[in-house]
Amino acid sequence: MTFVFEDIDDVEMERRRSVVEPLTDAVRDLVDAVIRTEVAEGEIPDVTAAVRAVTERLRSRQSDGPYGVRYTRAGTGMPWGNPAVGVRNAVAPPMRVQAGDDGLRWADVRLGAAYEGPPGLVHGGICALLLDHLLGEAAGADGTPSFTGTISVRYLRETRLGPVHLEARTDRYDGPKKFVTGTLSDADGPSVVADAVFVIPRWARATPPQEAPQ
Ligand SMILES: CCCCCCCCCCCCCC(=O)SCCNC(=O)CCNC(=O)[C@H](O)C(C)(C)COP(=O)(O)OP(=O)(O)OC[C@H]1O[C@@H](n2cnc3c(N)ncnc32)[C@H](O)[C@@H]1OP(=O)(O)O
Repeated sequence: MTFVFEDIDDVEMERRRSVVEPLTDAVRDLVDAVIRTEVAEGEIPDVTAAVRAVTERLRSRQSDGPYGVRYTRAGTGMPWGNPAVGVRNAVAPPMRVQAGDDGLRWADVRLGAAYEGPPGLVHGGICALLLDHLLGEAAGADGTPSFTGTISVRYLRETRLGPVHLEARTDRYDGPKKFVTGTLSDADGPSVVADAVFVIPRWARATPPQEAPQ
C-alpha cells in the first residue's frame, strides 16, 4: 500500500480540481442520462460509438492501475479515485465531507437514479458505502490513519432517493481501536445508523490517541 506524494501546493491542486471536476460531473450526468433516456432505439448505436470515441481519447494517455491516494506538499489528501468522494470518479455521488466541532464529520448529498435499489429508494449498499467512508473520516479527525475493522449497518426504514444528510463522530477509544457511530437521514429523518470499530494499523501505531479528536 503506497500513498503517493504529489510535489504541488494546494493552489495547484485546486487548479487541477477545477479542470477535472467538470469532466467527472459530465460523466455523472451521462450515467443518469443512460438510465433515464427514452430516445429511439435506433439512436443508441450512434451514441454508443460517440461515447467509445471519447473513452479512446482519454485512454490515449493514462496511468497504470488505480489513481491511489495522493498527498500535496501541505499534506492535503487527493483521494480522487475514491468511490464515495473522488473528484475524478463519476461513481462517487460525490460526497463532500465537512468538519464540525469535536471531530464531527457531516455531508449533504443528492442521490439520484444511479443509486436506486428498491423502486424510488436508495440501494442499501450505497448507504453502507457512504457511512463507511464518513465514519472513516470521523475516525481520521484525530490525525491518525485507521481502517474499518468491523462495521454494523442498521436500516431503520427505507431511504428515499433525493437529498440525504450524513453525520459521524468517534465516541471512544480503546488502544488502537476507535469506536465510531453515524447516521444517514433523508427528508423524513434518520433511516440508517452505523456503528464501527476502526483500527489503527500496526505500522501507524506509535502513539495511539486517547483523547477526543478536535
Ligand atoms: C492521516 C489521517 C487522515 C485520515 C482521513 C482519511 C479518511 C479516509 C476514509 C476512508 C474510509 C474507508 C475505510 C476503508 O475502506 S478501510 C478498507 C477496509 N478495511 C480493511 O481493509 C481492513 C483490513 N484489515 C486490517 O488492515 C487489519 O486487520 C486491521 C488494521 C483492521 C487490524 O489490524 P491488526 O489485525 O494488526 O490488529 P491487531 O491484531 O493488532 O488488534 C488490535 C486490536 O484491534 C482489534 N481488531 C483487530 N481486527 C479487528 C476487526 N476487524 N474488527 C474489530 N476489531 C478488530 C483486536 O481485537 C485488538 O483489540 P484487543 O483484542 O486488543 O482489544
